Amino acid sequence: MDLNPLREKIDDIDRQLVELLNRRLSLAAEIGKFKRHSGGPIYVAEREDAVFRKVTALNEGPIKNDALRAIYREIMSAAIALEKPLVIAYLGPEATNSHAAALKKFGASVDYQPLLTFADIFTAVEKGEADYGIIPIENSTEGSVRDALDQFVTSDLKIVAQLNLEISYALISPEPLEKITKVYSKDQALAQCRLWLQRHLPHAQLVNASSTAHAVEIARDEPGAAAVAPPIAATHYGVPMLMRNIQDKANNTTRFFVIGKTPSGPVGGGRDMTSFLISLGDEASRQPGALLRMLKPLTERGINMSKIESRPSKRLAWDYYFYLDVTGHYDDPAMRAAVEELRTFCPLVKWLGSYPVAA
Ligand SMILES: O=C(O)C(=O)C[C@]1(C(=O)O)C=C[C@@H](O)C=C1
Repeated sequence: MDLNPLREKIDDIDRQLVELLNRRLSLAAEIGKFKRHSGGPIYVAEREDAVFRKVTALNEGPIKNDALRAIYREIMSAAIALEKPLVIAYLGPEATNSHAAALKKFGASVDYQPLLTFADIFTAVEKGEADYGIIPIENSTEGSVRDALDQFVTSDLKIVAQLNLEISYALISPEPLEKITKVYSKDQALAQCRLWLQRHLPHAQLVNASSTAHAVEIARDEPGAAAVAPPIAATHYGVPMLMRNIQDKANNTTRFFVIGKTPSGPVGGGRDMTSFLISLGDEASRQPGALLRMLKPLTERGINMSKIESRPSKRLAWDYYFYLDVTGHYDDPAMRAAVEELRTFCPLVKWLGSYPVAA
């Protein structure tokens, strides 16, 4: 079969695509000019959510919605880069799950800055050294990331978006499986792949490394060594993946927040979520029914709670604050009324942000 006629048609479509992409990006550049003038946020979670929903609703195939979303992620990433070179801070080193989450949310055209602690990420965004930060907040098997939640007590940054990342591990090595005598990784990652390693590498020595990324560097350089690390680390360090998805539990997912200075607007249609920090005060929280009293203003107005976590206030012994995720946007009249009522008896009702539910 002569492929040339088909390839000529593809060439013609590519010409049109490039032209259309540049037309789309020129419009984004104009939006960027306006935003720089008005001080509006460059990344707009609710608009991106609307774009993703619009293009997947238009899609009649054969392209899969996941592929279309990935393409649009990169188109909007390129648009953002034209508007302003954004810096996204995440918990490093490079090529960790947090790095993968940051790339999934912001695409390849923005700049990334790996930092050492959650506090460093909050400080970088507060000082304007980074535009946004990516923070892991809870894992489907391990529960809440408490150090991350605690940062919201003292910070005035807002949660502007969220995303879910399926956590998967690969066996990474330039050597074939039968040559591997040592497997390096962080102990948590080794623990999450324990059964697979027992079955496939029963005689290999398991060695703790400072990070999954560092384990890949060792595997690259040391004969007989392999690493357990996220697939992004194999790509980043150019070391082959011998096997993907070696974690013992399927559906191991981590939820991340995007934090920034400017709150996100509503997307509507029941697709908004809101987070609060609420304190009942040390006296009131010891009264029977205190928690029920706190939830009543919300439940009475049909606002559902999807997460509650109590954390010590660190001011007084046995004094707690509650971290809450609820449905709806802070600007919804029902939410405003609930907050007003809560403020009549709670010494602290801190709005942490409203954001579209994860796609
Ligand atoms: O609509 C905007 O505010 C834009 O900046 C354009 C655009 C896009 O490419 O569609 C780019 C970045 C934003 O996060 C949202 C949308």
